[in-house]
Amino acid sequence: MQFYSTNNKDLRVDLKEAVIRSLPADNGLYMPETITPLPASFWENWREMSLPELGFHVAKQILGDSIPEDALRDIVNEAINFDAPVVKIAEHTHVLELFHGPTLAFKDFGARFMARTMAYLNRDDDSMLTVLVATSGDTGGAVASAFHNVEGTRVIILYPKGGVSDLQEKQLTTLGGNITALEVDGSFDDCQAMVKANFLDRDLMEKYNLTSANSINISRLIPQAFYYFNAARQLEEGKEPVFVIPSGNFGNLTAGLLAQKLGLQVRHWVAATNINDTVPRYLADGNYEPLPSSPTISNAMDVGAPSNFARMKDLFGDDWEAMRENISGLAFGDDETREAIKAVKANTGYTIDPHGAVGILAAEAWHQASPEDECIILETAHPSKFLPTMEEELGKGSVEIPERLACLADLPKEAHQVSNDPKEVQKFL
Ligand SMILES: N[C@@H](CCOP(=O)(O)O)C(=O)O
Repeated sequence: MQFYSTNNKDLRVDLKEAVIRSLPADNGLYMPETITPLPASFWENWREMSLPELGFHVAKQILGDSIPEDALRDIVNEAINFDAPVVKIAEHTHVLELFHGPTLAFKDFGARFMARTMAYLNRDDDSMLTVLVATSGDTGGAVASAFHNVEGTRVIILYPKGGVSDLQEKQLTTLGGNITALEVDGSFDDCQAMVKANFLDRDLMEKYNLTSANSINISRLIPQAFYYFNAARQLEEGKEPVFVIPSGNFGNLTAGLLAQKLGLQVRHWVAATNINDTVPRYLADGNYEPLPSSPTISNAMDVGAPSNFARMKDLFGDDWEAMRENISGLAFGDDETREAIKAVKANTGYTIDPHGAVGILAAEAWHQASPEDECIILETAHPSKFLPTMEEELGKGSVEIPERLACLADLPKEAHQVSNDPKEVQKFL
């Protein structure tokens, strides 16, 4: 399989270049040159497959022969060693729980698959790989966990000062070893711009063997496609889901679109954002005007310039009408989100985190016009990652903290304070 740049379809690179170099020099994003629907033999028994088996077929269909079957099977089996159940919380309303991995967020799918794919692609190369990653909350922890103590790699995580929850911060700043955290005096968009600026300096990229673990890297998106298949098959046969996706950088929604291109039947996509609503505004009027991000209680979605928008545009041939026929965008503020956390608990008994609560609001809005549709809301992270907000709304002790997160609470944070100048990163390379 070859990959092209969204800025130049004539530029073609192989999987190793696309994954290890992450970004084309023209500042586009890599996309697979073809995405062919899965064959009839897959659909005959996809409902009975284990999640890793399903993942293997999806990854194979996207990657072709870029990774031999045995190696690809091992990557998927080792990476996806946790479940993604769908929980029905009300009539026509389901929650896809993506927080059963080691860091309690959907990012574990992408980060664990990526770490193993990179190790495979780099197996004959003994130069140190430097992973740069910007996070607004969950990516950093997942990447730190996936690459911690992996020989031949070091990770530099940039996060906005005061822009992630306390426990998310502990996930990034307590592992030590090959993981370095930079606490940036700026927003997530600054962190993302700092990472990109260093990537676009090709000398630097080659000298330090830089790679990205954000969803600009195509290898992050492939395993995120797995759980759309896994969720859809948990509905009654013949029902096509409306996927409601709490969105920040739009990697999750883009992975869903890849799943659809592979033949998954989806009725509609709903992109749910907090007040950082660049994509809902674009869907409303066709003008793409990123604004500086504002802090919210659903901090992982505090993104002003979503990096995967370039891929979304590419998938719809830069046709705004076509995109809005398939994707609706809805944005909600913190007050409504807080009310939704309480209402979901009171009406269904389910504890939903602030990101999932934004999704619930969007699903409710969707149901106003189409009450019979089966909405599947992606619950992107475990509520305990946002403890203060959850306890403000549901009361102290209302959320159980899984041991793998609770054990970080008293560990000392180790982070370097830096300004939002991209050159700051170079001090740590
Ligand atoms: N929501 C993210 C921001 C980074 O997005 P990514 O999907 O491109 O890694 C986070 O939690 O850090």
